[in-house]
Amino acid sequence: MANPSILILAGDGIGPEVMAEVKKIIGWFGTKRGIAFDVTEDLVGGCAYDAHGTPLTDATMAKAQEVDAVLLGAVGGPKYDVLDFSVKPERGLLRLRKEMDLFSNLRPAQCFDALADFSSLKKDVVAGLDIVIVRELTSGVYFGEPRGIFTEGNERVGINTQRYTESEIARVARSAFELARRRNNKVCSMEKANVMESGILWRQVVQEVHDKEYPDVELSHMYADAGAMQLCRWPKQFDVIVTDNLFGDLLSDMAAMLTGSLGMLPSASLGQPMANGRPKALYEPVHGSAPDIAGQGKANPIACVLSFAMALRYSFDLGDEAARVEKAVEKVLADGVRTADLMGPEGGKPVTTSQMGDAIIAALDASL
Ligand SMILES: NC(=O)c1ccc[n+]([C@@H]2O[C@H](COP(=O)([O-])OP(=O)(O)OC[C@H]3O[C@@H](n4cnc5c(N)ncnc54)[C@H](O)[C@@H]3O)[C@@H](O)[C@H]2O)c1
Ligand SMILES: CC(C)[C@H](C(=O)O)[C@@H](O)C(=O)O
Ligand SMILES: [Mg+2]
Repeated sequence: MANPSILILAGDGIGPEVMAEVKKIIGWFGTKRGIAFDVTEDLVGGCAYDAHGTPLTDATMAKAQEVDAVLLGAVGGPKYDVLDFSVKPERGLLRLRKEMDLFSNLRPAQCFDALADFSSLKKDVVAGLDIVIVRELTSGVYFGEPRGIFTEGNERVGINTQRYTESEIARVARSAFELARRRNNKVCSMEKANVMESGILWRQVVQEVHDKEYPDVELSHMYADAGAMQLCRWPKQFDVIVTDNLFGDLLSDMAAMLTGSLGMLPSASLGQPMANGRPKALYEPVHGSAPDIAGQGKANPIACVLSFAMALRYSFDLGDEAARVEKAVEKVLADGVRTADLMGPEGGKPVTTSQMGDAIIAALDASL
């Protein structure tokens, strides 16, 4: 039987730097666990634009549709800010999400014990934190029409449209309820039903799906602004949060800081089941290309490594191996290994991206 297939799209900025550490771990699984993957690599984002004049070629898109999982680093950077919106690096990522129909984006925010002191919140607020934001990823204001910059009278107007259909809301709600059943049976849905019709529909549909199909799950609703406040005030009141594309983007960066750093938050973007029964999937850290630290060996690879752990769990049915990677990360943090983002100014000498990857490999070795 063929090995499971992975397409690596490392992208721009720190993307290739953090992905290099994941490649080491993929290699480790081949040599130490006898679990081999067929890995191919390609371009996305600014590097694809530089090579091909587009942030994602049709050929790369086709490959992404065929593999068992896509691993993505990050896209974008100031060099590309001047580009027309149609070819910006971020459009390559949005095309992947849309055409692979990856409607359910799981963004777990887990505070490792060793980092509870480091979080920007008080220790008792974050210690033991383990929540998941389920972000709708293929619709909403990111994709609604009309969009664009138009001229009205003698001035320009920028337009984006928040649009959700009932079925788009229902399917992401189902994925949140299913996840909740595997966790603590609790979902909080966040929107702005007080000021947006799309928010009113969101609340109604989430409630209907709940009442008809998941009455056993505890469901609450919150306005997203109040939700942001509650996420900082007492995040442990939540378990699964389901929300739309834009609110999910904002809330997940915020949740990252509860765990200590944006460099800690992984994600899995999941779609419909493929022929093998596993969901179509793309895995990527929540952070971006971090132009301010790119090329300096400072990036924290843990978000990317934990995204690969999510791939092991959701795409390859290797939950025990995923837990092995997560425990290895836990161990290196407990041992005090820190990249610069996990240290204050007085913190001592941080390790480099590559040293953090090596420490994780050593912890994996120790787990055998
Ligand atoms: N999924 C993606 O590819 C993705 C996600 C977010 C932003 N972006 C793009 O990235 C570019 C830069 O955006 P930004 O600066 O607003 O967000 P960013 O996430 O790249 O960086 C925000 C801050 O967090 C730090 N940071 C991020 N990841 C880190 C890591 N792994 N280790 C240590 N520090 C880390 C950065 O140094 C920076 O100070 C933009 O072009 C943006 O569109 C891409
Ligand atoms: C790069 C950008 C398209 C992306 C988003 O806004 O979805 C990023 O911020 C993210 O969180 O994945
Ligand atoms: Mg974001």
